[in-house]
Amino acid sequence: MKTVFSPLHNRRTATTELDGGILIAPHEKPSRAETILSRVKQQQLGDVLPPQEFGLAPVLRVHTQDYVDFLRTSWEDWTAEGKPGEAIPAVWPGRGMRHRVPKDIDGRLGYYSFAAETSITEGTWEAACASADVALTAQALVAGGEPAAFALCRPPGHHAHADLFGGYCFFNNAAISAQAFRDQGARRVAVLDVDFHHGNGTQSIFYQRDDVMTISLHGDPDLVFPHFLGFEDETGEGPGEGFNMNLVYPPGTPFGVWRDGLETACRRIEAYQPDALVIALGVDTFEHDPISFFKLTSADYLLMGERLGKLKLPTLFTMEGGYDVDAIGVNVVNVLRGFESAR
Ligand SMILES: NCCCNCCCCCS
Ligand SMILES: [Mg+2]
Ligand SMILES: [Zn+2]
Repeated sequence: MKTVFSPLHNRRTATTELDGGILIAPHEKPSRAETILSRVKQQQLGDVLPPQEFGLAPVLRVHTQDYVDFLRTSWEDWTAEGKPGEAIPAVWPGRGMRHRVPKDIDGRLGYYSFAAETSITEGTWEAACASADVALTAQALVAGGEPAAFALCRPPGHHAHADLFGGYCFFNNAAISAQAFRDQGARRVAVLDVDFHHGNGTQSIFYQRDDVMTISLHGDPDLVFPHFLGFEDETGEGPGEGFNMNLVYPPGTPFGVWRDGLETACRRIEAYQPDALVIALGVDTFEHDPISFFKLTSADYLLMGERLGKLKLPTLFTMEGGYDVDAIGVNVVNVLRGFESAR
């Protein structure tokens, strides 16, 4: 399987993450991508290719122009006001307030985000653009006939809405790729999010559509991020009714239970008969992940990949979460190896 990777992920160098009332070193750090890349090479998974540059057109098929314009100048707008730290949202349009875009950067940071743990810094824009190019390059490989491809994206994307950043995400790489499949002639696309967290951004982007089906398995939002979306009664809206599925699990969930959800998801995908499948691949379902509460082992990722391979669909993997950096390379490549074993 080919991998697409860009060293420009290193432009994403935030040094702060608001957590527990203090600023910690971010969980979403450069060593995540470098460790996965090393494992891909060491395991000889396949060629590693640099991304082509696609520009903003495919990004704007999913994200709004005003959000993209905000992201592009957010760091310079922030520093222009002489702020000493990294750009962190601290005020939001709460219930009963006006949902309009203020002029000031503090107001715009809040308007265009849903969470405060994701600091914007110098280089964030470049890294987010490169991450989208990585996804689109891998998507083009699959659309061009490769049975599968791995987009080693950093920063991740599945929490990003059309005009919201958060959860370490800025551009929704999986959604941008799904839309690219559609724009290139795929009639139906399925996006399956196996990251520990709900793919709230991906769900929201396609929630009223039946041409891109979205499914996510994740920790109970009553207990974990993103807290305010991802419940099982969210099944889609309007034409999209029945084309969103959330499968929610409690603390301590082992693979033996999680795999039943995977089976349900796979059956739903088989019935949907998509022309392409996008897997939002987070491995923060791992038993030792520092911010999650499932109990999957490294060996379980081989079985996860195998089941996904059995779908026999043209498949794009976009890298999402996973924060146990010592194990992330093994776990990610295990999914991809397991996938190939079933093909
Ligand atoms: N105390 C940890 C809070 C983490 N909040 C953001 C989680 C984003 C996961 C991205 S896959
Ligand atoms: Mg998920
Ligand atoms: Zn996650």
